Amino acid sequence: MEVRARAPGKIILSGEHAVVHGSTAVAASIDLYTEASLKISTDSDWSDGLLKLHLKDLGLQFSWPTEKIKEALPGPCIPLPPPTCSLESMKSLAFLVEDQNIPEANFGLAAGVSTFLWLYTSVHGFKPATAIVTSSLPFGAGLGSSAAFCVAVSASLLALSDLVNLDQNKKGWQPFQENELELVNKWAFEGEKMIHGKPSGIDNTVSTFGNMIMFKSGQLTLIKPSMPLRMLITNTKVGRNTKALVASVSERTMRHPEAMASVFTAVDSISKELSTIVQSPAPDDLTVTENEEKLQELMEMNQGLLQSMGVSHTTIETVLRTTLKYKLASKLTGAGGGGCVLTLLPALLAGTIVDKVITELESCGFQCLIAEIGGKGVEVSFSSSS
Ligand SMILES: Nc1ncnc2c1ncn2[C@@H]1O[C@H](COP(=O)(O)OP(=O)(O)OP(=O)(O)O)[C@@H](O)[C@H]1O
Ligand SMILES: C[C@@](O)(CCO)CC(=O)[O-]
Ligand SMILES: [Mg+2]
Repeated sequence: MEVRARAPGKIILSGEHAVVHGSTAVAASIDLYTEASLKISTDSDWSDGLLKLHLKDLGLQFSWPTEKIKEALPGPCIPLPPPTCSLESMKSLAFLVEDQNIPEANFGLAAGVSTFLWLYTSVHGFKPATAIVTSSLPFGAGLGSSAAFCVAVSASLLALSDLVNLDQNKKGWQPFQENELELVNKWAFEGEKMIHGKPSGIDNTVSTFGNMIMFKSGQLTLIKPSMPLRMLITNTKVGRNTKALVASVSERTMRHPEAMASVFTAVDSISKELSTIVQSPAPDDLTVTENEEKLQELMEMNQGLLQSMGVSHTTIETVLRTTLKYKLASKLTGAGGGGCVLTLLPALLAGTIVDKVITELESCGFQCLIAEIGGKGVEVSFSSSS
């Protein structure tokens, strides 16, 4: 039996970083996915005794003799809740990954590869298997590539375990049940911890459950927008690392606890107001426009606070200035420091203006896309393998 699991990326409409410190944040899934397919060997005669990971878009293949992994790691941990990877196991994983000679240009991948090994062995022990991962999300750009990877991998592992009850004969994509989604989310969170250091859990939660959510201290509330929300996403293509940016905000918080507490409180208010506006009735164009103007102002305020946390970047400022020329408000999304910027595109904005903004942004070397937001969360699809 072979399973495929796909998990969406996300945008954060408000509250990144502050959410790590207990503030409310609002996020939505986007229609860009990471897909993990998994085939576990059941026939020991046929098996080559290897655990293989193929990162197809990058053209990278890794493999480990399962006997070697067995010597290094503790193995299956099916009991709930999922275990956190110990420091000792982290070190063993680093050795197993180092052996694979990841090209220097893809060095950040080591964290993702370690995470795969940890999640796989925690659920399935030392059985030989092949996993193939593909993604349409840019890596390390603020669109939740790490969370989508952790959710897709966790979902594929759990789908082939006794812990969930899916219909393996059903054709096409199928969702998990609510309690199973919670389990996928918990495993994915353990993975995110290995990549992010101290994640809030918002990225894996929105990738697992999809839709638009309000998130605070590990708790999610579903949001049902009552107005159209169109966002232009601009990728500055400046690479950055969420773990380092989250750590830098924590260091600033230690240096200026009171000032930063005020910043986080202000972000909390912005996220709450944003979620109220998005859900308030908008029966006509005039109300939609009024609500959009309020959202634009809140985005600008949130961006100002993100600047004060130290996570903006000159390229982000260029996007802000460029979109402002067209009276459009923008803010960074995700961890910042480069990566992606969101620009609200009002419902009545002429297509010609959108085209002009995109042309101008792309002439700066940025990449633009308009994603569908608030779609489905993680899903799986079974096929009988030959
Ligand atoms: N498809 C993938 N295969 C393997 N590793 C991946 C994959 N996608 C993401 N990763 C891991 O996640 C890391 C990027 O995660 P990071 O949290 O820094 O950025 P992001 O998740 O794209 O942005 P943000 O956290 O701001 O939303 C990569 O360096 C890699 O270790
Ligand atoms: C920067 C951050 O707030 C969002 C990254 O998408 C980190 C997190 O919440 O885990
Ligand atoms: Mg991430």
